[in-house]
Parts: sequence; structure tokens; C-alpha cells
Amino acid sequence: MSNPNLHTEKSELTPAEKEFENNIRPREIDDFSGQPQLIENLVIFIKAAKIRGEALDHVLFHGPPGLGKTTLSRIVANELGVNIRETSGPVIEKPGDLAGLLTNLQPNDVLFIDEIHRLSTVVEEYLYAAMEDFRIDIMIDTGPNARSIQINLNPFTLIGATTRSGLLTAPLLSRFGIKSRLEYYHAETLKKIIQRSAGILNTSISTDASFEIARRSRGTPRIANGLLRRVRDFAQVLNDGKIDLGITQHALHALNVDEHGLDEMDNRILSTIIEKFKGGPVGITTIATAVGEEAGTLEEVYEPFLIQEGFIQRTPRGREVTLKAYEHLGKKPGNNPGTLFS
Ligand SMILES: Nc1ncnc2c1ncn2[C@@H]1O[C@H](COP(=O)(O)OP(=O)(O)OP(=O)(O)O)[C@@H](O)[C@H]1O
Ligand SMILES: [Mg+2]
Repeated sequence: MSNPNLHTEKSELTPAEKEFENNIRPREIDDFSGQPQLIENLVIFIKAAKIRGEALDHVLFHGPPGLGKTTLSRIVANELGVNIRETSGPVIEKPGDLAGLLTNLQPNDVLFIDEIHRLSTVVEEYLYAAMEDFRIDIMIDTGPNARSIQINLNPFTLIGATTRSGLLTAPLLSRFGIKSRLEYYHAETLKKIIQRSAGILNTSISTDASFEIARRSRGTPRIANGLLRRVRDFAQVLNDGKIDLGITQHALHALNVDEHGLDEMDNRILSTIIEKFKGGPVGITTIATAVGEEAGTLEEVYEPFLIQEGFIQRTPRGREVTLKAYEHLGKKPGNNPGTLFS
């Protein structure tokens, strides 16, 4: 039903996939497709900061994996014309690690903290003063001579990225002047992204083929680019390198890519609600336990797409699958499990 080899999460990417991802990553704002509202606002904020010669306000990008948070963070630094230092929540173990990063920033530079929901509490609290007043306290010496001194930092922009904004504390959230949520992409936009990537890969792809990949990519550029790469392999071996609709359909079928672009977990969630809970309504924590995933991850990473595509609906008593979900899994609504088409 779904292809276990197609990775949604960046932590599961192979080194070759990471390199590919970096190669086709847009570096200029004009090459970044979609998210029009977000981009329109960002452009204004960036211009204003540049006119004033100040650091851009701290920015939080949140939303499901593979939608462009890291890409956008680099674009923002690029547009501001400043350096970007990249790190991630779990890597900053102690306040000292953070102090090292902060004291090395040039005026108005960007510090990018990926997976910012995974910062430890002490580091997070240490970050507050840095974000608010551009200063930090550093402990020097140990034992009886230990004392803390205050250091002024250059003004900087913190860009935080997270798939789990629900895990951020209120004090941290309140220190971001700009909070932007990335949304799933429309197939038309993904089509453009695929065509741009194909251009970089020097591969010819027909319009209908790029749309076919786009509509089966779970609204996610990372998945779209990953599928393009695999389809290109089929085209190379079986079709002189040309990606047309025929070879695309053949490849997507061979790769076991779901007709609606749902991944393995999406399908597990739907079949669990149908088979174990008679189609719902059932509470999110109950579903989470049944599929072996955290409730928060279901809510922030999986469910939004299933709701947007009309496979699940939220009711006051919990989540319910729709007729579309039954049809998708070839099952019949009602108490007796069976197939629709038998
Ligand atoms: N709007 C876009 N236009 C073109 N390509 C995009 C866009 N958004 C993302 N991509 C491509 O998708 C890939 C994944 O994007 P990115 O790494 O920025 O996602 P992310 O939101 O940071 O994911 P994660 O939550 O896993 O860190 C990149 O290789 C990038 O090229
Ligand atoms: Mg990222």
C-alpha cells in the first residue's frame, strides 16, 4: 500500500539523499515556490530590517517535515546578506555550548536552531536573555572564586525550526516576533518544484508526468523530489532517460507508491481506526497507543494531512474516518470487515 523506502523524515535520509537534497535546495527567495502569504510577509520584514540596519526579529518556522523550514531559514539569511550558523536542539548540551555559538556571531547574523523543541530546559532558559536583551551571563572560575560576568552580544536573529511547536514553552514562544506555519503544498506548486529539480538534474520530464508525481507526494517537496529521483532511474533504464506519464505510472506502481500519496503511517492510522474502532469516533491518545506513536506527533505531523485530504474528520468525541478512507483501503463501512469491491 505504501512504500517503506521513501523517507519523510530527514533523520532517515541516507548521505546520498542528503547530498541530493542540498544540491536542489533553492537558495534564492525567487526559487522558493508556494507558501505565498508567508513569503509575502517575510519579504516585508526582511526589507524593513535591512532599511533600519537592524537584526531581523527572531523567527519560528513550524510545520510537518520536508515542507521547507531549513530551506527558508537559509534563504532568509541569504536575503539579509548575513552569515548563518546552524545547530540543533539536541546538539547544544550545556549553556556553555550556546555561549560559544552566540559570542561568535557578527552583527545581525542568523543563528539557526533546528528541532528547537529538543533544547534542554537549562539551555532554553539561558537563551531567553540572549534573545531579549542580547546579553548572556558566563560563569568564570570554579569553587570559591566562581563568579558570573555579563557579556553583551552582537544583535542577532534566532531562527528556530520545529515539527512539534506544541512542545514549545510559552516563554520561548513569546520571544519569537515572527511565527510562521508552513502548509502542505498544492499539487500545482509541487509540479513546478519537480520541474525545477528535473532541470537541475538535466532530465526531461513531461508536464503530465510531473503532475502525476506531484499529486502523489503527500503535499511535501521532499517526497516529490525523492520520487522524481527514483522515477528518473526507471526512465534511464527503460525509457532512454525521458520521464513521460507512462514510465512514471510504471515506476510509481513498482515503487508501491500510494495512489493518494499516503505513507505507511497514514495508512496504518486509517486501518487501525477502521479495524479496531469501527471507524471511530476514537480519541487521539487511544489511536496513538494502537499505532505506537506519540499523540502529539500524530496531531502535528500526520493528522493535518489526513484531515486536509478528507480521510479523517475531527468530531467532539474524537477522530472518525470518512467514506473516502474506506474506499481508499478497499473496505466497507459497517461492523463486518469486508471489501467494497468483492
Ligand atoms: N518551497 C520549496 N520550493 C522548492 N523546493 C523546496 C521547497 N520547500 C522544500 N523544498 C525542497 O524540499 C527539501 C526539504 O526541505 P527542507 O529540508 O527545507 O524541509 P524541512 O521543513 O526543514 O524538513 P525537516 O522538518 O525534516 O527538517 C529540500 O531539498 C528542498 O530542496
Ligand atoms: Mg529541516
